[in-house]
Amino acid sequence: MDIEVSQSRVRGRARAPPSKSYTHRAILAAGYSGGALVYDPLVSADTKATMRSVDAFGGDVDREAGENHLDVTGFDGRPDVPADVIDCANSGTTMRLVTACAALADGISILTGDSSLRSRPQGPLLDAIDSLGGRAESTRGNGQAPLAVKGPISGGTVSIPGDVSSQYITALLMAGAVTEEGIDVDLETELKSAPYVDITLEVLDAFGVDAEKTEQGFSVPGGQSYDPADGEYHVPGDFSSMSYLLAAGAVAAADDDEVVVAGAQPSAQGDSAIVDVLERMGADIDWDEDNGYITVRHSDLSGVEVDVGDTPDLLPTIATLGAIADGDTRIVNCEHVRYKETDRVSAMADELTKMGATVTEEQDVLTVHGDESALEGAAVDGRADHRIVMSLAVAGLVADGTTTIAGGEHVDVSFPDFFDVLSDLGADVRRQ
Ligand SMILES: O=C(O)C1=C[C@@H](OP(=O)(O)O)[C@@H](O)[C@H](O)C1
Ligand SMILES: C=C(OP(=O)(O)O)C(=O)O
Repeated sequence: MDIEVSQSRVRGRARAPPSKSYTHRAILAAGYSGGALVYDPLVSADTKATMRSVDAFGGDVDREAGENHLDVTGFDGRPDVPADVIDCANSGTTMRLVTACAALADGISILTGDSSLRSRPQGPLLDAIDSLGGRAESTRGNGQAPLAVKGPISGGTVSIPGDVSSQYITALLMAGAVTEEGIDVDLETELKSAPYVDITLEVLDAFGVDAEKTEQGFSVPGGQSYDPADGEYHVPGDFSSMSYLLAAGAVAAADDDEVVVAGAQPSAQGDSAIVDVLERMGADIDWDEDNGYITVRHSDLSGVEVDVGDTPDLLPTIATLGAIADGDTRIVNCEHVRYKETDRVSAMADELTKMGATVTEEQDVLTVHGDESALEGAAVDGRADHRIVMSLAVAGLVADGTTTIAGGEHVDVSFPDFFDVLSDLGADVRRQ
């Protein structure tokens, strides 16, 4: 589906969708338990892949129409061997978390996904499972899905690089809690995307599972049970999704008006750094942390340097802000952002260039030479990547004329009603 976004002004209130990262973990943690209710879940293409996986392992995820919770029947730490291939669709989180879960089952699980997911790196996690006594293979021998994973593992110590994906560590910690011996994860290289492991530790704690940071990395004792207080878990709002709404307010709020985003309670999400990034760029932004509201008004922005080592998912948003800001925005420490649904460093460089921006791409640095007046509506490609689509839509709000984004339907991965929300804020959005 093509989406046309014309230069427009925005105003009003919007609610952030629930966090994708917390929802994945809560659904799987509920699967590892005897059963739990997950309140305010994100229901999107990616989280549905995790729901299907819990079903495949012998649990059941029930979603009653009109209810704001999922009723998860767990497999109580002992996943069945799935009766069929697990399709993780576009979701890296699902594939990594499910790979480690599959290593607990007494048999072989087969995991696959769409063409994007089948091109993303899984090798370090497969090696980790091998060294824990399981067997994990890429069917094509290239470290990518389809994957065949044979368990059961009983735990142990494993070394893994920290600079490819933090999801490997999340996966091992979540599975490790229900192994006999537990799992110690030693990091071979500096951890990127570290706040995502903090999210994992927060969710594990809420499910009554102990895990900790160690000098070498992380450790989770075995023989534990997942059991959330009162049998339920509540998912907070998603700061990565909020970043598009806040960016839209900063670059396109109507004069003397504002955009207010609700659902912004503080949590372990590294992507709440978007508030600080916008502030440093000169945005008029205020975060009422107690009530979970962020208010932003239109301001002239200036380029800044941003290290996205902890916050890879903010790169597309910051690249768009950089194209609109005055001066250079240097996005550094971004090599791991190339291993996402698409190579987002090069995707943003190419697509913003089509809109008239000037961009310099290096392996680990993206520099956007900002100039709002240079931005013109163009036909751009969302690269079948939800974050590229949403970031280009924000650029479309300020570009002269109309921007046509191919693949608008991919917002379904993390923010299914993104274009309705943007339109309700007053943006001129049309589906073709
Ligand atoms: O664990 C998670 O929920 C995620 C971790 C990050 O991936 P990496 O750890 O692969 O950088 C992030 O980019 C992804 O959107 C969600
Ligand atoms: C990279 C992302 O997710 P995943 O790794 O789960 O595909 C994302 O949501 O930007």
